Amino acid sequence: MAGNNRTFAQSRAADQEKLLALREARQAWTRAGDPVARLYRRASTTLSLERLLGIFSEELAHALPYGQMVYRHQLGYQEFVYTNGLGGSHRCDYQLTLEGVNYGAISFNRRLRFAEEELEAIEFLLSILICPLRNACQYAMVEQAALTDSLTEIPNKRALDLELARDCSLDDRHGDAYTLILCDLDHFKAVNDNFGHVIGDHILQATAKALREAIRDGDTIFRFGGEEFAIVLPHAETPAGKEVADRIRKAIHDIRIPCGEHQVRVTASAGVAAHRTGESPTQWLARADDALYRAKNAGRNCTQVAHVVTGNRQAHM
Ligand SMILES: Nc1nc2c(ncn2[C@@H]2O[C@H](COP(=O)(O)OP(=O)(O)OP(=O)(O)O)[C@@H](O)[C@H]2O)c(=O)[nH]1
Repeated sequence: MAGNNRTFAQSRAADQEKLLALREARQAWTRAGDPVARLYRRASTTLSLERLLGIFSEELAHALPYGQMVYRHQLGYQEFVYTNGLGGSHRCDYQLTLEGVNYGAISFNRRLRFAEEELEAIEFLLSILICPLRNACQYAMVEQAALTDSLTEIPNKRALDLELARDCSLDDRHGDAYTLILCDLDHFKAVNDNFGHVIGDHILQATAKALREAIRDGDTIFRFGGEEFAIVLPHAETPAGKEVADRIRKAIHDIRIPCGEHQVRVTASAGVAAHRTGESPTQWLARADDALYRAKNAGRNCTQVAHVVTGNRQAHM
């Protein structure tokens, strides 16, 4: 019995020693001033690629002077680019791979040559970065897939919801102007019925491409529903929105999809609504949808602008 008690007491003491060692290690780790421990610790706190690269550039700057860091990686259909600082004539480049998978290219520039030991330091810190970088790239890909329509490879309805919420709050806080266009292909059911779903799919893909080419940098397109697309224009009021909607409809009308002896063509109707301060995403979307509905009722292949309710009167804005 006494022997058993001793064993128990000994094992408790051993456990406590381990806990103490762990606590000391944790305190040392948290306090650690060296860039390696700090990079390990900070890199494990984020899955954001941008934040991770920001942390890496800060920690690298503690270790050695450099002018500019540039990271590039093709994430799905989008190229992710991170740049900070100013360049110089001396550069070192690294292709980042882990277990045979490419996770992008990173380069460092500065005015002075990099010394051999500095290159070794960069490579060592990159070897710490690579696992968190892989995780962040994979997270970005999953996030992109969740927000992308697989047929047209443009942002989907969920992405539109996020965009509208952001735009409403930016308008409400800073008075930024945003205009929403809803654009719906006309009689698309008949296209599917007459030419088949494969041709229907080609038209949807060609429409996404035509929209992409018809908009400016900064505008965003979304596949909102089956044959319905949404376009968000920052810094634009109703007249500009109407002009873009008409340009988009023309671009869609110019699409030709060969099918046997036929060239399949479609038209589109559009509804335009500029965001009104204080309006929720649902209200904004509803006004654009109402304008689209009126465009369909007006015979299709045309654009209508949204109503704004002012007191007892309705105005078109
Ligand atoms: N090929 C194809 N068709 C789709 C897809 N998503 C939705 N559709 C079709 O789009 C058609 C939409 O039909 P409706 O809602 O009746 O609208 P519409 O025929 O365009 O008529 P209006 O909008 O009133 O001009 C349906 O036949 C859907 O099956 C898709 O991903 N691929």
